[in-house]
Amino acid sequence: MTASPRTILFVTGNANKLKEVRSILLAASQSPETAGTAATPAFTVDSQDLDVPEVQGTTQEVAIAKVRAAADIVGGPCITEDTALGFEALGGLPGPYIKYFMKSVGHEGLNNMLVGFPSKRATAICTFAYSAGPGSEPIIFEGTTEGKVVPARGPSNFGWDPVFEPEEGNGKTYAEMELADKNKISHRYRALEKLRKFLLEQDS
Ligand SMILES: O=P(O)(O)OP(=O)(O)OP(=O)(O)OC[C@H]1O[C@@H](n2cnc3c(O)ncnc32)[C@H](O)[C@@H]1O
Ligand SMILES: [Mg+2]
Repeated sequence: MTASPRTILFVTGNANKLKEVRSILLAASQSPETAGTAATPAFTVDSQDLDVPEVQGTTQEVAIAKVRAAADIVGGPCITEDTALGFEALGGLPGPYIKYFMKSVGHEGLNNMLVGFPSKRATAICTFAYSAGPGSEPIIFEGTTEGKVVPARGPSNFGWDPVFEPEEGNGKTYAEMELADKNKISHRYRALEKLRKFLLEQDS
């Protein structure tokens, strides 16, 4: 017996995030460990692009405020996701503000910010937030991947992928990796695994 598949509403304006989330969930539902078992029904993801305010604060504060605002607008359960990139040399900044740094200074500027610092180490952080609906307490699922900032290599399809070389990437940047390989070690994969298990437990 398989539990009925469930659809989650992912409030995001980022098509690349959605693509990775769908592909990670598909891979999970096909893994020999989990496929076809009652505990792991495939669930699907719908998305909606809403203009929700993004407050300043820690990655967790930003994530909680965003999912609360999204749940208020959709009037029901939903998830949101925030991605941060923190530089060790800068005490974790730009962190949740990476989007604005990327827009303002680009790949080269991100590298230049670290000139003169011995450490180029960076942590990619993905924070999924789940809300059961308006007024309910958000739950946070975090995943991190360690790496370093390098001069851009690989296609510029997705954010800062070309300048982030994960420790487990065999010397490749995220952008140089096949999507399936990125999705095995990425910050997003690690956070989504936690969210996936939480949702499956709720279903059982
Ligand atoms: O609607 P939302 O989900 O908020 O989408 P967004 O694009 O605004 O995303 P964030 O607020 O989380 O900002 C994160 C920034 O980091 C980028 N980004 C997110 N995930 C990434 C990944 O896996 N690799 C490279 N860049 C990424 C993304 O393009 C943004 O510039
Ligand atoms: Mg955003």
